[in-house]
Amino acid sequence: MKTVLTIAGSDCSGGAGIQADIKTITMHYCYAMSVITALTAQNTTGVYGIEQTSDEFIANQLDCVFTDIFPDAVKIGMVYGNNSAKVIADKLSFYKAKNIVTDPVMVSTSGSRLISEQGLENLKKYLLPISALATPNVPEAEILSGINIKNLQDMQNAAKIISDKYGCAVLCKGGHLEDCSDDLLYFDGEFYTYPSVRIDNPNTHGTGCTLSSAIASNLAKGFEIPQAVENAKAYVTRAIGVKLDLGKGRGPLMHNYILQNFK
Ligand SMILES: Nc1ncnc2c1ncn2[C@@H]1O[C@H](COP(=O)(O)OP(=O)(O)O)[C@@H](O)[C@H]1O
Ligand SMILES: Cc1ncc(COP(=O)(O)O)c(N)n1
Repeated sequence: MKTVLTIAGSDCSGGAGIQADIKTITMHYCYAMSVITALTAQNTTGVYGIEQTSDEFIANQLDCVFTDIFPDAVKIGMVYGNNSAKVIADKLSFYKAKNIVTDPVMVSTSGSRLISEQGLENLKKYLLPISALATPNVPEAEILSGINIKNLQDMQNAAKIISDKYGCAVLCKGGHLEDCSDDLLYFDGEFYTYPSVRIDNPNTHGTGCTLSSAIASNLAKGFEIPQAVENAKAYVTRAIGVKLDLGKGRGPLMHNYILQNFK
């Protein structure tokens, strides 16, 4: 059994964060573990509260996981506290964690900030350099690279800038582009594109969380980054394509789509 750890925030409505990650990892037949960095009170319409986990308690959770069931891959999502990124990076380095995928979560689909300025500085300084792969969406890639992104050429430039700055592979996700949802990977000096038509579905709460956990699950299974991204992209595309419609706002994905005919 391959094991995957998600280090992220809890979404009580089940669409994003820890809950999306555990569903995704489980659907990949991997064993899911979770270190919770913050509790959020949110649903498909917005984020209504955030309670940060103390740095000591994040460290305590990481010790419990790593001293008992060593994860084959680690996904990092929402890191809310000012110094949480440093605490996490120190522990991951100490335990020599492998296959670290960081989704630099900054703002929710519903528009709330999920990281502080100081938290973002620490994410850049401590977490990206120890990651195998970072998975920014277009607005996040603009912030990390300092350039505007309108098309695939801009995504290539941004991915290379981010990779050169932080020393990790970079997948720039295209969910925020206008007419397609192509993703762009820069890995080991080469560009890979993952084309996809834009699915007409407003319910995309948790797409980024799902994609990064699916990549981590594929890395845990032994796939190299380009193939892990291809498999994960196929997973998220199908999960969006089912067009589940839950909640009053931007709804979540359906993970158990292979079971959809079983009512
Ligand atoms: N409407 C859509 N149709 C097809 N793929 C989509 C759509 N929206 C998002 N995706 C895909 O979902 C994944 C997550 O991307 P994105 O939504 O940009 O991330 P985030 O959730 O971090 O903002 C990417 O693979 C992206 O291409
Ligand atoms: C706990 C948590 N983590 C991540 C996201 C981002 O997901 P999305 O961009 O789909 O809102 C979120 N809303 N909540």
